[in-house]
Amino acid sequence: MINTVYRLIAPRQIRSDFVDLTIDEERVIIRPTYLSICAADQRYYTGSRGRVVMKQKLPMALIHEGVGEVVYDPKGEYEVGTKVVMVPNTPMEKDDVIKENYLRSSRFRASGFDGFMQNVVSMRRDLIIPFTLDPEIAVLLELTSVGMNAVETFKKHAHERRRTIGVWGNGNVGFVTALILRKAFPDAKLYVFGVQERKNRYFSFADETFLINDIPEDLKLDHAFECVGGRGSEAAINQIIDLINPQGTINLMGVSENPVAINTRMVLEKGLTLLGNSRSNYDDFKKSVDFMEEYDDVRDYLSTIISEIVDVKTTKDMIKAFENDSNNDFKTVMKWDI
Ligand SMILES: NC(=O)C1=CN([C@@H]2O[C@H](COP(=O)(O)OP(=O)(O)OC[C@H]3O[C@@H](n4cnc5c(N)ncnc54)[C@H](OP(=O)(O)O)[C@@H]3O)[C@@H](O)[C@H]2O)C=CC1
Ligand SMILES: O=C(CO)[C@H](O)[C@H](O)COP(=O)(O)O
Ligand SMILES: [Zn+2]
Repeated sequence: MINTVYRLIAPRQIRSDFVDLTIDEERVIIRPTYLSICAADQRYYTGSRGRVVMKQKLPMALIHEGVGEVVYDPKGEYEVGTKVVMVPNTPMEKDDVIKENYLRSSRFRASGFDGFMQNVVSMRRDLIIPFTLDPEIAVLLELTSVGMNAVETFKKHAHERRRTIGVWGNGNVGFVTALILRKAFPDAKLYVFGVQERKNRYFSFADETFLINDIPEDLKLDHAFECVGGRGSEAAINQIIDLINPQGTINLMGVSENPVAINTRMVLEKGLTLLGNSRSNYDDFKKSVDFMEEYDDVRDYLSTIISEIVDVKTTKDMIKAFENDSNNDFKTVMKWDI
């Protein structure tokens, strides 16, 4: 069977390629229904990854955040029409100690191989999870799973005093991470730090929000999450180092193109722990499905960060979604009508 894959071939250029679809007993064929754009996709789309990386990775279909419906299961385990979320991290080996999303051998959709911008996607059966949620919200499962991965790591590694937790970055990653923290630590004081008051207002579930240039002098934190990335990372991490209490953990989540200069002298003096957090695995997705299915208010809050839904029928619509995304405060979702 022939499939159509919509690949980025150069910055802002998408081409439809016809490719053979892999069908075997261990795969299920999924028709994507909703896809959302991540900052990582935008970096490829605009070419900001730099010439060498772009040369190595393109042509490649973008998008690693997606839900869809089963169109064909050779084993008949899933009924046609079953709604599923697709896990983009693709492990190639088993390891009893190291989590799949950190194994160097794992492959990741829309980073190492084609993402979900396809007519149908041939998914390994161990990388799909059925859900009963509204797919318009469920499309945020990958983003949620990334927050879940980070919060689970935090629970394992951070010391037990968790009275005040700060989240730097009032965008998508900051939002889901803060929301998960709110439910996991209802008694903690949860503070969010951003640049624009307009975006801070979305975080109504936090105890307080602050602008980074207007923080009370006596404010201190037990632990913090950095959800900024890019050029803002450096200022955010150093501000956290200044405000955090001794032996706190700094949970790094933002992706930066360039090395970040941080105040290691104070990391040493305060005995801080810096924890790296990237991507997520099947278990994080499963926990995210349960999290969204359990809490009505979580679904309501998540719906507020969908800035725009673009109906996508042509490659022109795909371009429109990516272009609009750069002006949207939060998520741009593509209703995949191809
Ligand atoms: N670790 C992982 O697995 C994942 C990492 N990421 C990465 O996380 C980062 C954030 O992604 P996303 O939330 O989608 O991006 P957003 O742009 O939505 O969020 C970043 C936010 O940080 C704010 N900001 C900028 N500078 C500072 C600062 N010094 N202190 C506090 N806040 C600041 C920005 O404000 P303003 O808009 O006003 O500039 C913006 O609201 C990206 O680098 C992305 O690639 C994304 C997904 C998964
Ligand atoms: O968004 C992400 C996960 O949700 C990661 O940031 C993304 O995987 C980074 O990929 P790349 O190395 O290709 O920028
Ligand atoms: Zn992402």
